[in-house]
Order: sequence, then structure tokens, then C-alpha cells
Amino acid sequence: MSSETIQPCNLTCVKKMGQNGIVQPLLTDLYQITMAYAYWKAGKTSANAVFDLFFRKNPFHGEFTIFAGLEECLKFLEKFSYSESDIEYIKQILPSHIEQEFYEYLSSLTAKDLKVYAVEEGTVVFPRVPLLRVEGPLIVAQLVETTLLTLVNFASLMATNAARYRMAAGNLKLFEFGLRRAQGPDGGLSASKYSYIGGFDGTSNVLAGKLFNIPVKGTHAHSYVTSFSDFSELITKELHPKDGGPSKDILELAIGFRKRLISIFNVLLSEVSDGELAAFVSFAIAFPENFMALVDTYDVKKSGLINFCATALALNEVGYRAVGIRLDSGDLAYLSNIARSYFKKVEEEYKISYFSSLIIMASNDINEETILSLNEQGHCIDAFGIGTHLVTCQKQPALGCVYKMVELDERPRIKLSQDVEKVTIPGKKDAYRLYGETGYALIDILQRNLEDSPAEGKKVLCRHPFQESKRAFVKPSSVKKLHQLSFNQGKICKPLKNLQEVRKTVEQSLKILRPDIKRTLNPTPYKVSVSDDLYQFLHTLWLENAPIGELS
Ligand SMILES: Nc1ncnc2c1ncn2[C@@H]1O[C@H](COP(=O)(O)OP(=O)(O)OP(=O)(O)O)[C@@H](O)[C@H]1O
Ligand SMILES: O=P(O)(O)OC[C@H]1O[C@H](OP(=O)(O)OP(=O)(O)O)[C@H](O)[C@@H]1O
Ligand SMILES: O=C(O)c1cccnc1
Ligand SMILES: [Mg+2]
Repeated sequence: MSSETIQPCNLTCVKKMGQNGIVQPLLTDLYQITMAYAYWKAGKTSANAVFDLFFRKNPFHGEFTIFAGLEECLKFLEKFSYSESDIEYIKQILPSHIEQEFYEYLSSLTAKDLKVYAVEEGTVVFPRVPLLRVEGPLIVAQLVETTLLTLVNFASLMATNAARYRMAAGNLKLFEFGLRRAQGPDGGLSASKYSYIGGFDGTSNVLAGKLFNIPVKGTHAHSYVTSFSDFSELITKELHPKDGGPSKDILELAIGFRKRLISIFNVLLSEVSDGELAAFVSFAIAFPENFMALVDTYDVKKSGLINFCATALALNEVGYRAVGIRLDSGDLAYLSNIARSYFKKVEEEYKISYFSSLIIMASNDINEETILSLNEQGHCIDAFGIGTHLVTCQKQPALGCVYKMVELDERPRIKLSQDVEKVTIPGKKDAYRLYGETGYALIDILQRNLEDSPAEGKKVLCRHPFQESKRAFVKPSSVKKLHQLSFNQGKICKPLKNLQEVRKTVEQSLKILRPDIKRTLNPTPYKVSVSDDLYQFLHTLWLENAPIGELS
């Protein structure tokens, strides 16, 4: 299919194809197209290349990364083709001397001759292990570089960030509330999607819910509370009992309950906001099954909690259960403990069995450290609503995935650097994960493509790629090949998993990591090694390619 049918921001199209509408062949850097022309002029149309897409350092001072974005990459390749208007535009931006035959060549290009070997989406991955190995015609493999990188980098960063929040929050609910603060509309959508696969339970982003089938959740804003000043503004005060019968005046009921609550909690009537109670009653009438109130507009202890409990008790009178509260300022540990103690007291006073377990949600500039600190302090929060820090990945705003040529026409290629970490590992490689008896992953090993795979129960020499003295024999209890052929002959050749399945993969994949590798403070690095054969190959090639200097 040509990209003509996929107009930018055509969201019907996103829904139908599960593909972001702005992902198309021109979503790339100009230099890919100028290189394509120069390759074409140089007669390299039949050259065959192998590229590795990998990163060099885990994000967030951590020692693991979650690989995400694969589905988008494969869908992009499946429809990779320049439309007539793409070609017209490229003609406008390239110099006028470019030969017409090149444009004809570009018009006919598809990704049908590419093969992509990929790690399963949602898997925990480590530096230097190729996430994708792209094999095929040099020009096409080069042309897709930027798009593949932009699809993998943010997705993986976001999924990793979310997975870290999930680990910090344990079994508590996590909701992504970041659209308003995200890096633009596409950043917002991607953040909602990949935070869900990283372990969030839902999003406030309605379009993300519609497009990706993610649960959507929400409460209300301070403006809803401040829009009410007193009881006279309430036009609707009545609600029919859940089980039928004549309607009851919820405001009157709530005012009655509030009188008693004021004396139980030792608060003055003048301290409790009437506008806030009017707002709560109005919201409860609108959503009797889903009443969740933001209680920090005026004063949590003296007003918000009293008004919430009064409204929840009124709802209870007509057979509805309130859901809970949201705290959005102040000391969240302290206020959540206070809120829980209020709920327990009300439960005792009114003998309402569910009251002590009403949900307490916390929001306000929360990040991974805040959650860990709250855990240490002790709190009664059941759910977090998290925006800015999550979706902007404030702690580290980019993952450094790169795309490097490792082989051309069956001859290995190496990129040298003064910085050893930046030297590429040449040649077509396979990656294996070796597991120990406990089920935890011991080490990843990269091997030359022609080597036999490591076998269960058989010793394998694992070497540090650059430090000669660092090596170990590893006897794996089980071995997993990390790459699978995922794109071949122009088609996605491995069934795609839905978002829920990828989310499950993330959860399972993190279980195979030892806790010390996952901890937040000074985690132990997980080792990525090379086989002895690959070690020799890499270092021989390195010496061959490094010029010998002369001193005079
Ligand atoms: N118990 C706690 N331990 C650690 N951090 C907390 C705790 N309670 C709240 N925080 C965090 O502290 C920060 C408080 O933010 P800020 O200084 O803006 O206060 P605020 O409560 O929002 O004030 P205001 O009422 O003026 O809006 C937020 O990032 C919040 O997540
Ligand atoms: O704090 P975040 O993690 O980004 O979570 C989302 C925030 O967005 C909402 O209000 P907003 O920040 O727009 O206004 P507020 O600061 O006055 O609450 C909400 O009340 C949270 O505070
Ligand atoms: O539903 C909410 O409570 C919400 C949504 C977005 C941002 N802050 C809060
Ligand atoms: Mg805020």
C-alpha cells in the first residue's frame, strides 16, 4: 500500500491499521535520501547490508530496559513505499541535477527484500544486544534507519519508565494522567500506549483508550469544585434509590450527615465549604456509581474529607457506594493516613462495611522516588495518578538507540572509536540468554551467526567484548534465542501480540531478572558477553582496521 492513503494525523487510519498515521517513509532525516542517491550513483543498488539497532546504556541509572515499538516498526516496513506526492516533494528538496531514473528507482522501492530479526516486544534487554537486525538491500536498509530509531527509542524509554514506576508501586493501581504535559500530541499518545505496556492500569487519555483499547479512567478537576459557591446553585438535588422507589434529596441528606461528622471530627461548621459540598453532591448525582471526589481544594481535613464523607453517606442511603477520593497537594503520606482514619471512624459510627476501604488516589508531581519515599514513610494510598514525570521521562528524556552497519556483501564492518564503548561489534550475530537453575537469567551472549547455539548443561565461555581478562564459563540450565525472524518477503511473519499480551510479556520478562539488577540504588549490572569466536573476530578486525601510527 502506498503512503498516499496514510495522511498525517488521519486517526481513523490509526484505528483501522493500529498504526500511527504520521509514520511514513518521509518521516526520516534528509541524509538518508541523499545517501540513497549517492549509493545509487555509486552502483550499490545490489549491495547487501546487515544493520544492528541497539543501545549502549540503560536509562534512568538502571540496569535494564524494556524493548518496545516493534509492532510499529514492522507495520511501517510492510507499507514502506514512496507515494507520487512524496517523490514530487523529494524532487523539490534535492538539487536539480539529480537524475530522473533515481526517482523512478525510488518510486519502485519497497521493503520486500528486507529481513528483520527482532527481540520479542516487551522483553527486558541490555546494552549492545541488537534489538533488531535488519538484512537486505543496502539502500532500503539505510533508508529506514531514522524511522525505526524514532519508533523504538521513545517507546522503549517510556515502557521502561513505566515498568520502574510499576516496580516501585507494587500492586497499587497506576494511572497515566500526562497528556497535558506530554511532548505534543504524538508524544502524549505514545506515552499512554507504552506506559500501559510497562504496567500502568489505565490512562486519562480518551483517544489512547479508543485507539489502543486501554482502560480510560478519571476523576474531576479543582475547577469543578470552585465552580460552585453555595447550595442555591444546585438545580438537581434528588436521586432515585438504586433499587427503585421515590427519589430522595441528596443535598438534604448530606447536610444532615455533615452536621454529625463535624462534631465527630471536631471541626467548625464555618470551616467547611458549602460550595465544595454542593460540587460533590452534584457530581454524585451525575455519577452515583462512580463518585470519586477531589478533596484538597480548600482544606483536606477540615473541609474536603468531611464533605466527601457526608456525600458518600447520602449516596449510601439510596443504595450507592462511593468510590473514593483524590489528594492532589500537601503531604500525601500524612493526608492519606488521615483520610483512612476518617473512613474507619465513619465505618464504625455508621456500620457501613465498605467505608474503610474506599479508594485513596494521590497525584501531584509524583515520580519514582516519591513513590519509594512514600513506601518508606507508610501511607494508605491505593492508586497514583501520574503525569509530567512519567510522560516526559523527566529523569532521562532519551534512550540512545543507534543503527550501525555490521556487514556489507558478507564482509564484516566495524566502526572504530577512541571511546571503546562505541566500537561496534562486527558481523551478523545471534544473541542468546543463558538461564541458571533458579530460573533467573545469568548472562546474554552474542555469537557469530555461523556458530552453533549454546546448549543446556554444556559449558560455554562468555567473554567481555573488550576486556581480555574478564571471562567466565557458564553452564546454562536453559537457553533462549533472543531473535526471531519477524519480517520477510514484505510481510510481518510473526503473529503480532495485542497490547495486553505485550504488557504480560513485560511482567513475565522482569521476573527472570535478579532483584539486585532491578533495584533503584546502585543496581548490579547484568552482563552481556561475546563468544570466544566473536571475541577473536572482533579484535582481529579491530587491529586490521586501526592504522598503525608513527612517532618521529
Ligand atoms: N509524604 C511525601 N513524601 C515525599 N514527597 C511528597 C510527600 N507528599 C507529597 N510529596 C511530593 O512533594 C511535592 C509537593 O509539591 P509542592 O511543593 O508543589 O506542594 P503542594 O502540596 O502541591 O503545594 P500547594 O498546596 O501549594 O499546591 C510533590 O512533588 C509531591 O508529589
Ligand atoms: O502532577 P502530574 O504528575 O503532572 O499529574 C497530573 C496533574 O494534572 C492535574 O492538575 P494540574 O497539574 O493541571 O493542576 P494542579 O497542579 O493545579 O493540580 C492533576 O491534578 C495533577 O496534579
Ligand atoms: O482524571 C483525573 O483526575 C486527571 C486527569 C488528568 C490530569 N489530572 C487528573
Ligand atoms: Mg499539578
